[in-house]
Amino acid sequence: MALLEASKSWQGSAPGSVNPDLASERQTASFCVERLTALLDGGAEQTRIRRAVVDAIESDPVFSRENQYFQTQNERYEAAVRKAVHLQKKMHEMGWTENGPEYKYIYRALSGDVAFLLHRVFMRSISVLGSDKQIAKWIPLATQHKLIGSYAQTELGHVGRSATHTVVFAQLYIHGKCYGIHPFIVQIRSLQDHSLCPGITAGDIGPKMNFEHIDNGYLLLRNVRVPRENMLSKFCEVRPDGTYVRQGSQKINYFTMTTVRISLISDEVLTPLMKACTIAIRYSVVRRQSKLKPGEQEAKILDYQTQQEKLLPQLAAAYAFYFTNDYLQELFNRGYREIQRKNFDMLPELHALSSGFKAVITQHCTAGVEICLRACGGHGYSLLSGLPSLYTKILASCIYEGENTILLLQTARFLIKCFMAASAGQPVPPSVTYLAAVKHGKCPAKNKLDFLSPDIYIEAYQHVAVRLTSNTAAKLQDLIQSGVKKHDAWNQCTVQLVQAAKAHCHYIAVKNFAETVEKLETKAGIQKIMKHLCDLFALHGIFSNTGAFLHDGYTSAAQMDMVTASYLDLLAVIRKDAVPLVDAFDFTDKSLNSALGSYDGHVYQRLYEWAQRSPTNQMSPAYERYLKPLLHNTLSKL
Ligand SMILES: CCCCCCCCCCCCCCCC(=O)SCCNC(=O)CCNC(=O)[C@H](O)C(C)(C)COP(=O)(O)OP(=O)(O)OC[C@H]1O[C@@H](n2cnc3c(N)ncnc32)[C@H](O)[C@@H]1OP(=O)(O)O
Ligand SMILES: Cc1cc2nc3c(=O)[nH]c(=O)nc-3n(C[C@H](O)[C@H](O)[C@H](O)COP(=O)(O)OP(=O)(O)OC[C@H]3O[C@@H](n4cnc5c(N)ncnc54)[C@H](O)[C@@H]3O)c2cc1C
Repeated sequence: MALLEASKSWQGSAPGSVNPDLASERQTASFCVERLTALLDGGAEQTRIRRAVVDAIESDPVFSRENQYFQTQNERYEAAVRKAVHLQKKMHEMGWTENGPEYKYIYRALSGDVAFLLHRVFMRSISVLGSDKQIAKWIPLATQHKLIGSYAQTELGHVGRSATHTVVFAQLYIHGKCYGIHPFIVQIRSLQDHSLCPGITAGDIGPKMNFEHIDNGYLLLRNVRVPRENMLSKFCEVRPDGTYVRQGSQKINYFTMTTVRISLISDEVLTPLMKACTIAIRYSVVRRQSKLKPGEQEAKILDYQTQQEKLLPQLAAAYAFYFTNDYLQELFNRGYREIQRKNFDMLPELHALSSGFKAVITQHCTAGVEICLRACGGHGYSLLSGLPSLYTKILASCIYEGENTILLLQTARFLIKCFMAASAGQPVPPSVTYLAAVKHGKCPAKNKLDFLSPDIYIEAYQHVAVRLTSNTAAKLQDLIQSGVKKHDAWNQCTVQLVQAAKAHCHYIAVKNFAETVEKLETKAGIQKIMKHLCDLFALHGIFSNTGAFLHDGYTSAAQMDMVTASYLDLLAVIRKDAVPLVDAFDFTDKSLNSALGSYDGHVYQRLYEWAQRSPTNQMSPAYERYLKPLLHNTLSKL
């Protein structure tokens, strides 16, 4: 069956041609794809720069990912180190600098397939927490790769086999008094011969689900002396006489995490979902299976409503979170400017939003990639589809940089505090002022079209977020008043606290998407299609969490039917633009590295050709050793 379909699909696939089933999808786009790409990039000039970077990287054979799916962990590591070293040369050759406009596109162009990712986190720690003197000393060394940095915060640090230095987060004690967690630069290996420094035990932790190109390690320090000036001291300092001096909040020492949580959303989390959507949607218009209408040819699987319901909400989420990321970046830039001026007022809000959104976006995008994988049936399970490695990689983002439950509880802690403050009439940060506006009304929607009004659905999301926060705050207070110890009471509320934190982020994501759409240009059909996606994102959230919206009668069962009707209508509308919407992400075939998702849609030809390259198609010693004797034995009996 598979072979038959393959031969069917190959007919007429001249070089450079596009599979007609995919080509036809592009002829009916309701908007200008190039304009949407430019919008996502932040302008046509940015698109030009990004494409130039991608072109320079992809045309260099050292950066090739062609054999990636056939490599062992060691081979991937070695290739990634080679790429990291070559990248330095390439940057020099191309005139790209750390502060230049090209820099932010390099990592995306490499598809993250390069060693020393934590070197960037090491550098970020020094630049946000180090004094000017420390920055002047360490950053040039790190930029030129004269040392290899890592980041050791979790108990069993993560320094592997490459790093020569690390930023260790450890408790600071002076004369027996603990001053809490502080960051220290520690040299762990000789720059001469890479041997471990005295007192250091370190190594690689072994095989993992993904990240074979990155070495993750363990680290033990025994009687290691760290010079006083190696404690990062932009905000906290130990003077030679042992006096401890701090400016502002002690929590500033956690700031690297905040910056990394926001930085990783784009490349590590959104990009995998956008790629997965591109692969699964292109494949879904090439793959024909079963008959939709009797007597007609087999239908494209994307024409099935259930397939649309798998993929299109993921596409809408990719756009929604793309705009959320812009919102977070803007908030971060503002907050960071204030912190540079030693004003820490925005820190709690920044922490709450970066933690909550890191958790919600990674959770949503990871689930989305898995849905895309499964939506491609058996071929999705093949590494050659590109989907399994996207999945195993993005899954880690739910854990690293703060496991998601922990992060949602950090957000909830902030929400409860703000709810209490708002209830007492005290001022609260802008993102939570809505908590003061507890309304007990009902959803005013009268028909399904009303649910395409952002005012209606934003208010519904707001209502749920306020209800979950206020009810949990009340439960917490009741427990404490009834004599339960504060920490026990907190633990008894954590499931609901997590729900409240998620609802808060979901509300902000929907509101931000609607506000973004409002500001978009109306020309070239962009605003219209983005409005459809925004509606779909919002209604999908209601449709899949009906209990939360029905719970206190804010939304009625009849209104839920209206939501369902509008939601399903939208699937059919967006279906028509599904391929142009993923084309606008502008991933090259090399960056997708997928036999299913290429621009030309010649799926079966690629699957067949790529399978030929697999080492599993070479004669295995297992034949000589085991199969041959077994089969020869049979032969003698026939
Ligand atoms: C850079 C460019 C490149 C990037 C792109 C590279 C790509 C690269 C690919 C990925 C590759 C993998 C990279 C993985 C790298 C790791 O995974 S590194 C390890 C990261 N580890 C974590 O994130 C740990 C998660 N846990 C937490 O964040 C916990 O909140 C903490 C910080 C451990 C504290 O926990 P705790 O003991 O409950 O808290 P405690 O000390 O009592 O403090 C709580 C107070 O601190 C506040 N607080 C906690 N955290 C913060 C914060 N961050 N800010 C402000 N306040 C805070 C709380 O709000 C609370 O305040 P109050 O309510 O008391 O006022
Ligand atoms: C690919 C990868 C790269 C990494 N790189 C680095 C690195 O470079 N440097 C570094 O320092 N670390 C790194 N880490 C470690 C990572 O940051 C931690 O794994 C992560 O912060 C979670 O901590 P943990 O593993 O101790 O999980 P745990 O804290 O043990 O969590 C296990 C479970 O317990 C639950 N749990 C724990 N505490 C609570 C609580 N208070 N309330 C409710 N539930 C709780 C969690 O929700 C989770 O379900 C990396 C991890 C991965 C996967």
